[in-house]
Amino acid sequence: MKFILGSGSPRRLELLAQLGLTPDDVRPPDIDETPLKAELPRPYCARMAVEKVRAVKADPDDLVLCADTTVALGRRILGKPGDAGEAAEFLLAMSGRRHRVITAVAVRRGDRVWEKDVVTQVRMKAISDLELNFYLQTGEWRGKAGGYGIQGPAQAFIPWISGSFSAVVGLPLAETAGLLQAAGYPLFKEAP
Ligand SMILES: Cc1cn([C@H]2C[C@H](O)[C@@H](COP(=O)(O)OP(=O)(O)OP(=O)(O)O)O2)c(=O)[nH]c1=O
Repeated sequence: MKFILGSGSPRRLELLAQLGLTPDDVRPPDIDETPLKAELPRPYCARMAVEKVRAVKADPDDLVLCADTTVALGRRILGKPGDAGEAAEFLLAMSGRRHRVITAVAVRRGDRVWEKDVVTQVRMKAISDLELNFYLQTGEWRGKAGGYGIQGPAQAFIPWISGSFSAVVGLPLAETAGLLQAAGYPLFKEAP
């Protein structure tokens, strides 16, 4: 059995390392991430994680893990911004409000798929023009859902969350450990 991380996200690799896990291989999936018409954020996020895990090629006994992180503002899905202008639009839309960050994790072994999604509420303070411009210049918004990373300088804008910090960064670690065990990965085997 090989353990394959189906993700190009450096955050997910780092988060797995916190559980003492190093994948045998890293195979980023390539899927169409366009939401369906009127698709709500949580089902969208779960669908993405499952589609990713099905798209990764692996041997029948291998264990594949994929995830998707989606920022939801009401019914609106905020994906990864295409440019600084879109990142600014996202950040201003979240400024002074609560939003949700959903991370879905999917594990596959052979034809079986296990999936779990975790919703975290995040409050962002009202961001000034100075703060916004500073943040955009850091480039931290690139490649991140909603255009911010809670693990970086954006923490200055986030006074409160309710849920899982690791899920917001990209992988809910307690739920990930549970799914891996359900799929038969010996995560907590005793030392010989
Ligand atoms: C909200 C938030 C998202 N993110 C990141 C995590 C994910 O990498 C990214 C969301 O995009 P995803 O589509 O979930 O993942 P990805 O495209 O980076 O990688 P892959 O599909 O290969 O697994 O946003 C943070 O790093 N910090 C945050 O606070």
